[in-house]
Amino acid sequence: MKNNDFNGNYDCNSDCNCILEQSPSKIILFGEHAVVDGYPAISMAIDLKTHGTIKKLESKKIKVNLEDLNEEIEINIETEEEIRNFLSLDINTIDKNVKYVVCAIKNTLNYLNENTNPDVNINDLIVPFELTLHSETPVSCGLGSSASAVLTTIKLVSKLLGSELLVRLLPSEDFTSLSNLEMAEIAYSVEKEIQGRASITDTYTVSMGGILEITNNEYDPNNLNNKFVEFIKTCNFLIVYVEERSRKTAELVQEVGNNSKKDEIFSKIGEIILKLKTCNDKVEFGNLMVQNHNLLKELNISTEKIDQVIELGSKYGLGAKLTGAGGGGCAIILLDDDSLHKKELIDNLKKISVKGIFECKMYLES
Ligand SMILES: Nc1ncnc2c1ncn2[C@@H]1O[C@H](COP(=O)(O)OP(=O)(O)O)[C@@H](O)[C@H]1O
Ligand SMILES: C[C@@](O)(CCOP(=O)(O)O)CC(=O)O
Ligand SMILES: [Mg+2]
Repeated sequence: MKNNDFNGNYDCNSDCNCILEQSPSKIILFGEHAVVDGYPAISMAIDLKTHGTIKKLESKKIKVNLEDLNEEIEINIETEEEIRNFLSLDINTIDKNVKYVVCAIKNTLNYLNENTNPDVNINDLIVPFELTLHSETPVSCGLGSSASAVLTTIKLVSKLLGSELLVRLLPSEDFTSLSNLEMAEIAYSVEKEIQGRASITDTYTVSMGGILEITNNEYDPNNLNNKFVEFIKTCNFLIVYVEERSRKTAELVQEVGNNSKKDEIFSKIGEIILKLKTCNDKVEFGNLMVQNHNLLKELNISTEKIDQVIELGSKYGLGAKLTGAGGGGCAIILLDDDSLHKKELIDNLKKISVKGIFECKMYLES
């Protein structure tokens, strides 16, 4: 990534014929972990973005620059054998830091290969490229940085190959860019392949934007009634990056999956969401957030410092809960309309040295 205007808009130098893409992150308002077992979850895309560029290379390789992780990877695609080896790569054999983006490239190439005219030779389909990512979202803290990085990668790879196919191989009506639903599905295949246990919440929220309810691990835009969505849009959330996580999402989701109390706790979280969907009162909404948090505490995925933030959020705001897989990471606080309370809250959060405080807006796909 060459330069940026410090407004979250990243660009390459003018002489670079890059394709630029970006994706939001997300907060889970209610239902994390329970949603993996089919219970409902309510999530919202937020305007912390992962930016990416992609450009064609002359040399027969795929070059990946992950600026936030200070990682660079090169994949040779000189021969058909090297291409096929990459497309059939066992993702759990590579370094854990790069596996989400590498898996996103692999799964996108496989999807395009399976859904493009069979006459297209694989050596023609897989063009060499250099892909670079940079994110505004703190990595691995419960805001869906994995889903955001994966979606940006899928958008970049499919857009480059699409433009190439349009130019070289197929009449335009044969290849259209992937739909948000197709990209969400590919992204979910990545999180599932890496994590074993995963719901579609992060990947569909980041791909579709707005506010979603996921139930039975399915996305239905009609799940949420407009009145409830309009009410959530009146809510102001403070996102607090409390502390670095001790474990990755994959480990946390496995841990919860092995917890003997999970079914009883998930059922109670499901009851909270049933109450929530007829809620149009911020005090009640905040209380339900704390109830959801206390159930997540029983799953041993909160921490002492997160609980301190939840107390501050309840004292100076209307309620709070951890968001995402837990084990540290982020909490969300529902603010009241009193700016003095907000100032006191932020002053007290700074006193306990939280890692970051974000005031984000809901992100809507254009
Ligand atoms: N900006 C990024 N660039 C490259 N990979 C990323 C980026 N952000 C996240 N990732 C990948 O996602 C992993 C974190 O995913 P996860 O543990 O699910 O945390 P989160 O709660 O942020 O989704 C990182 O270890 C890395 O592999
Ligand atoms: C814990 C879970 O419900 C959300 C994980 O979110 P994140 O990766 O911590 O941002 C897992 C899932 O839904 O796949
Ligand atoms: Mg994740």
